Parts: sequence; C-alpha cells; structure tokens
Amino acid sequence: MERVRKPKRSFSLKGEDSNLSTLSFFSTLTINADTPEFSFRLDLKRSESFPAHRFSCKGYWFHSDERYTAFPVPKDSAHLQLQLGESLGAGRTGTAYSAQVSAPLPQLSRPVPSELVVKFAKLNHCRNLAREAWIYNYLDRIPQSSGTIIPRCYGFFTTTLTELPSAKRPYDLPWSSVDGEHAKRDDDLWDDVEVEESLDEIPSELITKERSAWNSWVPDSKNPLVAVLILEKGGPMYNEIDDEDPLVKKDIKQIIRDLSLCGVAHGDFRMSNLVRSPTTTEVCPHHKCVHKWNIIDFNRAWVLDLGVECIPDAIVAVDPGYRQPGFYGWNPSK
Ligand SMILES: Nc1ncnc2c1ncn2[C@@H]1O[C@H](COP(=O)(O)OP(=O)(O)OP(=O)(O)O)[C@@H](O)[C@H]1O
Repeated sequence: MERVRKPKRSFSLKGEDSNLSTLSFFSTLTINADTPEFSFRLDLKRSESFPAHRFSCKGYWFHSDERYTAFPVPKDSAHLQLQLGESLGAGRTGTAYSAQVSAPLPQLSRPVPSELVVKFAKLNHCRNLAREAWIYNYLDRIPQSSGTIIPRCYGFFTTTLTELPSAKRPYDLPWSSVDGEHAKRDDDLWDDVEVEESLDEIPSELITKERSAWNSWVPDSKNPLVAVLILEKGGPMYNEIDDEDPLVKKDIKQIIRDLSLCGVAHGDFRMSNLVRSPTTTEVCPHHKCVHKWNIIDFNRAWVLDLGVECIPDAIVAVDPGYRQPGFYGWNPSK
C-alpha cells in the first residue's frame, strides 16, 4: 500500500499565469476543415467553464465553496488557427480529432506542439464539455499535474452556428460523423443536486456552480452551440493487452494516485480514458519519472478539498476503485 502524502496545493483566483499556463495562451480559435467528410470554417471564442460543487466526505454531500468557481477567461491573448485532421475517437460526450496548427504563433512562454487535439462536444453536450474544461483548469492550478498525468489544455471555446450557411448546420459538422442519434440534452452530473447552504456568504462576483449559466443550460435546437476543448495529443488508448502488463499497471496506479491527491474524482474511469502520454510530458515530481500514460475525459468528474478532509477518507472517496469491478484491471471481455 502506498503511503499517503499530504498534497502540496496552491490556488490563485487572479487569472492564469501567462508564464506557466497554456490556458492563458489563446483567446480566439479558428478551425478549418477541408476533408472528404467536412468542409467548414468555425470561428470560436474562449468561454467560461462549468464549476463543480465541492464534495465533503462528512455527510457525503456536495457544497458551494468560494474556491470552486469559474476561472477567468483570457480576453486579449493570441489567436490559434487549426486545420482539422483525422478522427481519433468518440465517446458519449465528444468526438476527438487531431489538428495541425496552421498559422504562425507569437512568442509564447512554452512551445505549442504542431499537432493538437480538438474535442468537439457532441450536439447538445456542451455543458458536459464545459465541466471537463473546468476540471482541466482546476488541475492546471495544482502545480505539476498538467503535463505530467493529464494532457495540457489550451482552452475551452464556443460559438453558435447562426453564421454558417444553412447547408452546414448542424448535422454535417464533426459531431454527426459518429452516429446519427443526438441526445436531447446533456448528461446529468454527479453534483447536479440541490445544495443545502445559501450562497449569501459567497461574494456575488464569484461564479459558483449554481450561478453558472451552464447550470441551467438547455440546448437551442434553432441555434446550436458548438463547444470545443483543445488539448495536447496523446497516443493510442489503453487496451486489454496493456492491462496484462505489470509495468503498465504500476504506471496507471501511480497516475491514479496523483489524480486522487489533487482531490479529483474522475467519475468515469475506463480503459478508453487512458491514452499514451503526449511527447511533451514532463517528469512527475512525486514518482521521479515520465509517466507513460495520461488520464483524459473529465466530463463527469467532481472534486473535494484534501486540505479540509480527513485524507484517508478522501482518498477512498475519489479513488476510481481499481480494486472494484468496472475500473482499471477489470476486463469486460473476460
Ligand atoms: N488528448 C487526447 N489525445 C489522444 N487521444 C484522445 C485525446 N482526447 C481524446 N482522445 C481520443 O478520443 C476518444 C474520445 O475522447 P473522450 O473519451 O474524451 O470522449 P467522451 O465522449 O468524453 O468519452 P466518454 O464516452 O468516455 O465520456 C478517446 O477514447 C481517445 O481515443
């Protein structure tokens, strides 16, 4: 059993540090597609993400918390231009594509890989992607989790489709290439519950989950929203063969531990949510190695604060349960 370390955490609500965070790099995004399947140009702007409630192990319930609020969105940062490439995979919430950076970038504090991932929210699932964006932002503010156990994130962007020619709306955009079926609205989240306390004590300028426009968001079928998350690109996803390899399992156990020590419960931990680390992955300060795997897909994640919880209880609460059926180590085909 690994010894439980007190997590080192530091938060700031002052905005992204342009010297450190890839989330500060871009305010606007253009995605061009010119493939046999799609031909379009989308112009998107950075959008607010969807905060989670804070989970408390005492009482096992969710609470409002003034540190669990929407993060500031950079307004005057650079423009990112991408050319859509091949499909990487799709799940319930999104469909991911590789994309090439197709216009020169200004000098930034960290080099941007020439190939990135665009994760499009499937039609009507923008709120779920907004939650995932918040988790990437939350983790980005915990030193040395982005770029070691999760891919770095370059932001969450949205636009509506009113400006596209009607022939391109909305069923011939990437989200429809996977299947023809579209849910009427996004999936419920674990913390979609009424919290007991009032918001009076939280300054009104702080956007908590209840105050977020995403909390009551409903898709508008007449003017669908397009939402994308831009991520570093990892490699192939974890499979049954990887699951037999003790070294792979050790690596996965370590990254799960690191995620738990950030107070993040993944909420949907499966083989398809582990990918080979991006080539830019840095040395993990806890394990003194470059992890070979990264965790992705945080649209059902929730958080707790290890600073105020009894740590063993908290670790049990957020641990994805690799000793239980349905998670890492459990092979549904056997
Ligand atoms: N950063 C990335 N690097 C490499 N591949 C990725 C990346 N993000 C997503 N993918 C690929 O796209 C697939 C779908 O992405 P993801 O799991 O995030 O979608 P989802 O709709 O949220 O899935 P789920 O049904 O599990 O909620 C992944 O299984 C993976 O193969």
